[in-house]
Amino acid sequence: MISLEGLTKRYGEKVAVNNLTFEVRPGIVTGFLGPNGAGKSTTMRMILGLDHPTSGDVRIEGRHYAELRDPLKSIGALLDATANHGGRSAYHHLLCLAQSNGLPERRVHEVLDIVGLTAVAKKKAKGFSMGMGQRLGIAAALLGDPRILMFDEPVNGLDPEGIHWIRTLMQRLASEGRTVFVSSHLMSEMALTAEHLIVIGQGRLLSDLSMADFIRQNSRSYVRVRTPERERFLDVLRSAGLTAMETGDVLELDGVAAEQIGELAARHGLVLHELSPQQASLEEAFMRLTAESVEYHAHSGPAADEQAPWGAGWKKG
Ligand SMILES: Nc1ncnc2c1ncn2[C@@H]1O[C@H](COP(=O)(O)OP(=O)(O)OP(=O)(O)O)[C@@H](O)[C@H]1O
Repeated sequence: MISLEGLTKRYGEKVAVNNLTFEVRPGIVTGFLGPNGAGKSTTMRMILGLDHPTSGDVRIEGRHYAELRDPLKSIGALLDATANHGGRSAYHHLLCLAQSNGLPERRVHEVLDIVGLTAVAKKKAKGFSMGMGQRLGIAAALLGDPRILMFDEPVNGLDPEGIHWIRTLMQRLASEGRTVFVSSHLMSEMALTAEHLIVIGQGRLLSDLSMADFIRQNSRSYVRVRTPERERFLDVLRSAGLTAMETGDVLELDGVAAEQIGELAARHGLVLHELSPQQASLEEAFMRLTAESVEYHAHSGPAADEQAPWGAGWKKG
């Protein structure tokens, strides 16, 4: 468990992290989301004692990082996946870490095996591809067999196989009862990986909800209908006190279940070609929640408050 209490970090005038209070629980993968510059990395650095809070507190299983007796056994982290591991081999890099933290050499072999680097363990790490470098960083995080794992953008630059591997690894670590806290800008990936979400914007907590509740609360759900008997269907809807939004040959209905629409259509002998409940994707729910706290807008597209009407361009849930 990681616990933050009023955690705040200022850099001069800039408030990078603003009064954050939340807990990251064991047994699930918790996603950490926020637009660029929201304060995610600063928060993670404070969890690891690499940055000192201006005010507030952060504890790992009840202790400050500096008070942990065996830090690598409590928390393992991958902060900068692109960090150069220097001229040492992957094996020696991990061995040095293990020796300086009182961990057995056996564990180096184990983590090399977990991340799939055994075959290249004697190769110099600075010649590694980005994906291999990331695997090495993850091996280092796993070295102490820690109860808590924290990954900052672990899938950046990885190929689909690497992304799938990291997702499976994180879910396995969580299913073993560990606390897994991960940031990512890849929403589709986060939607598949995390069970719970912490969302921040401009340093402030915007949401602390399960994935399902987050999408539900920050999106509109509706039912999509297509029928060759459009006019008759609209009449039936009207007589039932329902209204539909018409977009091309598709009708969208809010606030009514698909079952209800299907039964209504059947009672009137109406043919339907499509009857499908729709829910926004995590990406759309995230954009909606964070639109006002995005620090840097691109000038090529519309500004956040001029974006297409909410609901336009939704994907099937
Ligand atoms: N050492 C520092 N000195 C001054 N400002 C800083 C420093 N570190 C971070 N900041 C500022 O604090 C804010 C939060 O930065 P941080 O890197 O934590 O955000 P982030 O959510 O991790 O962003 P990204 O998604 O782009 O990695 C940004 O405005 C950043 O410019």
